[in-house]
Amino acid sequence: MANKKVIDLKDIWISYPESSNFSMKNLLRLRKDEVFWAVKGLNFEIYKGEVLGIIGRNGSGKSTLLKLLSGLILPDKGEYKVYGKRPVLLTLGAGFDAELSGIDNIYLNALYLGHKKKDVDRDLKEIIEYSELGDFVYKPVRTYSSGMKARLAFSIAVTLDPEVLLIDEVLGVGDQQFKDKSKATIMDKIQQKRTVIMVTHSANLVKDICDRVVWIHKGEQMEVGPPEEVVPKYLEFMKGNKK
Ligand SMILES: Nc1ncnc2c1ncn2[C@@H]1O[C@H](COP(=O)(O)OP(=O)(O)OP(=O)(O)O)[C@@H](O)[C@H]1O
Repeated sequence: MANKKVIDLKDIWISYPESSNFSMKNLLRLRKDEVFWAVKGLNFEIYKGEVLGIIGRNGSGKSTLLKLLSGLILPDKGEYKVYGKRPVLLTLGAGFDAELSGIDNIYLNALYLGHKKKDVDRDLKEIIEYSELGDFVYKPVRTYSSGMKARLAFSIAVTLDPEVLLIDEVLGVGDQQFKDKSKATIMDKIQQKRTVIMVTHSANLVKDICDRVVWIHKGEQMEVGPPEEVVPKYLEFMKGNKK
């Protein structure tokens, strides 16, 4: 691919402290290994304008990888480079302050994402309209349902138009009508040749919209390549690996 590289991962390893992983299976394993490695040696690049899918069974390390890509965590080992602006996780809303109103949180999140106040002033109406929160935007975020919070986070991220979009099963945000709208918006971004990195369990979605796929299993990189090569191998593997 002749395109510009926007992200580079070289031999990335990510662990969680043993005390924070309470499952019995992991505790038994941790006694031997001391730390739990959620991501073990990922190596791939992401290019401008491509749609990259990340697939893998539950617990394979996909969300951990997204946390790294969005700058929430650092790798324990390896080299992670972003060329240009930091990627933005669409459904995050991690920076919401529950006591502040939706509007105040729009400013808070947008500034955190590196936008200027005057840009938010300009886009505020659009963000509010997109979120469909109505008068709730004046109320504290603690009064919102989880779907409403997700809608607000999605609206902020999508309206402010980041260079690299990170999507964590986003098509599950809100009710059916909002799901359809968010899907249409993402398809629009894809048409505009934005870089999109998408975690999903849907092999069909990957086949339909991704240019390349990274398949992770138990933190390890199994395959990277075009969906027509990787997805059949993944599905075949899953048939024999139901656990
Ligand atoms: N905060 C944490 N502390 C300890 N272990 C964690 C933490 N978050 C995730 N893990 C463990 O790391 C591994 C990878 O988890 P991760 O959430 O990245 O997987 P995933 O592929 O996104 O799973 P899913 O498809 O179920 O969302 C799992 O074994 C999980 O139990």
